[in-house]
Amino acid sequence: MAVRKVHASNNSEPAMRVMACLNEKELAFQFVSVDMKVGEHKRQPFLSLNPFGQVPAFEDGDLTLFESRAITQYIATEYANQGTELLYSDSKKKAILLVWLEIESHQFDPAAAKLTWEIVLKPMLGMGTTDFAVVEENESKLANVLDVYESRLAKSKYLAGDSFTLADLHHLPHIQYLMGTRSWKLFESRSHVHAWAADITARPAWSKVLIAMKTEV
Ligand SMILES: N[C@@H](CCC(=O)N[C@@H](CS)C(=O)NCC(=O)O)C(=O)O
Repeated sequence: MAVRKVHASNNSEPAMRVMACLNEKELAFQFVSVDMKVGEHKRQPFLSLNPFGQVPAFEDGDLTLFESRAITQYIATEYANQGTELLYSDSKKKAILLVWLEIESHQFDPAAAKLTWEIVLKPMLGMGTTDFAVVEENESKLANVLDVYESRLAKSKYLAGDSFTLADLHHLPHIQYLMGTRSWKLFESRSHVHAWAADITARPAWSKVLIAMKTEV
């Protein structure tokens, strides 16, 4: 049996994305801790897994990958016949799914990642205090993105269609980090976005990630 490994540090949003996907596919894996505080990600042997020195890196037998969204696409394709179906095979449905994967990556993530960093991770990791000018700028950007999501989710249970797919899954880490912060008002004030966020964060595969992250500290 192939040995799957996720090399990452605790609290890494992209690593959480990969682990959520593995759990949805009911695939066992080993979490290999990379201590970013001492710069393990910027030296060998980690650089042989990702020459850009960023976590996560992923191994599945003799295959090594990095970039969380490429990893989830590989997992969802390679293990298409087990666990949750996370992709569509119909070409038109798949095209819509690809659009929403791009939207997450290019519209949602830039603002949500900055908010997660400023409000949660920066103070938590002792890297400084929250810059509220950055928070306000990115809350405004995220509000515009979530207006589009609200219209979409009024017509469609999930972003790409009637079922949960990778397009929804990719949002989980930042939604989780922003829950309960001042930026959560952006989600709460949009009823369809709020219901969708509650639905996808309640998935057992996601709860399993949160439990694992607590024990990997
Ligand atoms: N696009 C990458 C982003 C990976 C990333 O930014 N990882 C952060 C940790 S959450 C990192 O390794 N930062 C260290 C650095 O960029 O030097 C992915 O989705 O995997």
